[in-house]
Amino acid sequence: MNDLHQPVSGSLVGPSKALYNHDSITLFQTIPHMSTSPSPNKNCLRIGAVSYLNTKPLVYHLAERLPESQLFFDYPSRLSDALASGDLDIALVPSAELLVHPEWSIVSDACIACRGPVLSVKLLFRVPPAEVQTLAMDEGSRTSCLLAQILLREHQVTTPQLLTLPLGAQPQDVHADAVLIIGDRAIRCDMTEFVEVWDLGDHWCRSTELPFVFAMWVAGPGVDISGAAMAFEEARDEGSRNYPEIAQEQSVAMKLPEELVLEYLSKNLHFKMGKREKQGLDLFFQRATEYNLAPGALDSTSVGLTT
Ligand SMILES: C=C(O[C@@H]1C=C(C(=O)O)C=C[C@H]1O)C(=O)O
Repeated sequence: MNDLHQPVSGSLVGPSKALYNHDSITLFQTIPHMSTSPSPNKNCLRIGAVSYLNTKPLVYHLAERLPESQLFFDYPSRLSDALASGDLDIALVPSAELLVHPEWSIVSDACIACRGPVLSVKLLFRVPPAEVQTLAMDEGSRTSCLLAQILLREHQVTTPQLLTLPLGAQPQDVHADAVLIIGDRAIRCDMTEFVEVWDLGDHWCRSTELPFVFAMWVAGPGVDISGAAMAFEEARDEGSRNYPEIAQEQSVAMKLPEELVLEYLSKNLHFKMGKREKQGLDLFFQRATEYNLAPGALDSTSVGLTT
């Protein structure tokens, strides 16, 4: 979190501008580093959200519901690091990070999940899956990195050498047998060169018959979350009632077909953590632990998922 950007009051650059144009919240392009930019108000919650299309319904008018907050947008892995370092109070973090940070608590049932093909998490193969020896993984991801390794393991791939697909790079830029790519650039990526493509949401849901949870709102230790949980749920519910408006706006901003954006938000993605989602998350943690890909043995009870 070294690159400090000055606050952009009441507006955001690029695609998100119209949805977040609200005076009651201070919006940053990226997360400030606490040592150089302390929060101006100690009671002000610093909230980090994912900067992809998948998060638009979750932050729909969130600013109006949390007027004393600052909202930052960044890549999932960077949000997790910022929550860990105390630069954020609450963030929409990759679910896999709960395995590393048992001190964090889930603050809402609003999440990013899927019950089938997700469209924006792709594993691209230059060789047949069983022959993969090198895997380049999206630098913005944590959950899908773990998921890709789990699914490869289940296809008899033994411990590929792990490489990084940098945030600014395209799959074509890296020399690896397989490339994991997530988020907006996965929706648009050119797949012509690859011999096989897996939609990881589809793979997980087919093989387990359970949904998959990619990310959720999580608070750091000691953060007073009173009021925030309800705000996240209300924002999600209102966002879910307004997919057509969000799709119209984002299709223009992102230069993507409106039907594709609408289908992505309303069909591919699910934004509520129900019983089945919790079971899916529990199984994900179990598999990661069983395959020695996770640092500790956690289950959904120990991360506060069981209702
Ligand atoms: C479905 C997605 O969900 C995401 C995937 C994440 C990950 O792999 O760590 C984290 C947050 C979400 O943005 C996506 O980004 O395409």
